[in-house]
Amino acid sequence: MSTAQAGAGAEPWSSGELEDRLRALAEERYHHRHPFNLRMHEGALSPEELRCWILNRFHYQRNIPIKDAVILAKLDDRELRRSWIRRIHDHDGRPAEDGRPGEDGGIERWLRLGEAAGLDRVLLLSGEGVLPAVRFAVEGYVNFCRHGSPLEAVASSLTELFAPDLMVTRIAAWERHYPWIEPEGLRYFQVRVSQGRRDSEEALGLVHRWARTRADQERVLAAFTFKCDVLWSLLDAVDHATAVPAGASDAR
Ligand SMILES: O=C(O)c1cc(C(=O)O)c2c(n1)C(=O)C(=O)c1cc(C(=O)O)[nH]c1-2
Repeated sequence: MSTAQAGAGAEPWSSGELEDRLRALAEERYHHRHPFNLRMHEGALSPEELRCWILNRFHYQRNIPIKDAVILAKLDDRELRRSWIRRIHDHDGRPAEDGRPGEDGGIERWLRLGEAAGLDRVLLLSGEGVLPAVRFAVEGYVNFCRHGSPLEAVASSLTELFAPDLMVTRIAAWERHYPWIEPEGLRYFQVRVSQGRRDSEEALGLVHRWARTRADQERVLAAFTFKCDVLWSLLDAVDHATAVPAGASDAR
């Protein structure tokens, strides 16, 4: 029996209870606890490991606006589409229009992050070096949103409730431990902290509005768990690819 079926017929949780459950799941499964992130924060990563993470995370970043376009196409409400479309502009940037200058988006800022760490943008854009498991994880996320209900697709973005605090930790750790990365590279995270707070609050509001039954709420938790697994798998792949084979001297 699926978790959604298990919840059928039961009383819905209050908003507060649902949020407590999301928080408890995040405590257990969000990628802030992944060993690779823990090593990143301790300053234990080599330049090669950090570059591998930046390159593979770029594959995630460039697929986020595609995923948001898939969600946009599912929203049958004009007001909602007007709001959700902002996410695509935040990542892709805005073109110059009617005398207003254009704006760079998150994808451009991530390319600059790569450059600040010594990675050529041509390499990042080529997709070369993206690990197979990272491709599967990212494709899994986009397809989850493509085939799921609007509620499930929006709920899977709720991991962003926990991303801003993680980014604040990341910024401090990089300034302290990885001074070889030019500070301009941190701009992606600095901008994303407030965008992530705003986007996740919007998504949470929609989830509370749409998840009326216990079965819906169980679907929200399942979508959130799935997304935690996407982020965790990405880091597993990077961790595995950069691991020093047992017995080798530490050449990192
Ligand atoms: O660096 C991170 O730890 C992190 C996590 C997440 C997340 O939890 O989903 C996102 C981001 N960053 C991010 O930069 C981003 O643009 C983003 C969009 C989404 C989403 O699901 O729509 N998550 C995230």
